[in-house]
Amino acid sequence: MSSIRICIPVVETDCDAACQCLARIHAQGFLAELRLDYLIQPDLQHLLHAPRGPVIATNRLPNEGGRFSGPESARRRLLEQAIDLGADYVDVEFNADPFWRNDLLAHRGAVKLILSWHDFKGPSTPPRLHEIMTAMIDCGADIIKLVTYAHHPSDCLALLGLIPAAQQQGQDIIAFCMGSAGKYSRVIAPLLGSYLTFAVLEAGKESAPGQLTVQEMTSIWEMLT
Ligand SMILES: O=C1C[C@@](O)(C(=O)O)C[C@@H](O)[C@@H]1O
Repeated sequence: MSSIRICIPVVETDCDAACQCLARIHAQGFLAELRLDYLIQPDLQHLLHAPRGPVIATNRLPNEGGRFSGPESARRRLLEQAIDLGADYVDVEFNADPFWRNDLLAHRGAVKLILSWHDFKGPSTPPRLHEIMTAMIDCGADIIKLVTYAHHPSDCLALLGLIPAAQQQGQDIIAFCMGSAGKYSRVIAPLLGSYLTFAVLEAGKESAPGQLTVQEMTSIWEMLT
């Protein structure tokens, strides 16, 4: 259980509050996802200064659950700046412009690139999910992430099945479902080998539907292991 990575999204709109949140997350040994799209005036120099714990920089568009409303060039610039400032991971959507995505991949240096795909309508059929996963693996990212909305607990099975399938191909993967019916998949995914799972320090700070608190998550793991 101790090897499970828990990532906590930072959904503050103000940089000082986000810095305090990062400090709380890192003090407890978790990974932080800095949601740049929530920040009204993102100051990356301030947010990513050392020393700090591991950070994923994410700048999500509304069509994949984010809040970024500026021009695409500004969205990309922030992610490029996050790479330059030594973010540990950068999250880029599979649906982003492939030329830019490949350029980021080529210039990411030691930063790990997470290629992500979300379906908020969900569920997607197993063949469709495998097709997307294969195309994502072909992109050469360090980690791929597929997340869909579950309307029924059985919708999670196809997503969870992607975890061993990707691992057999030597690909690190994050996969689970959103929504109430997907909650259990967030607990099970890391037990199956998902690179990480998302949880919140306290209720009300969720970045997606169905996220559990760390306390809820760990108490279930304690019962299971
Ligand atoms: O991609 C993801 C997964 C997520 O949507 C979730 O459902 O936990 C939460 C987002 O903050 C993160 O970028």
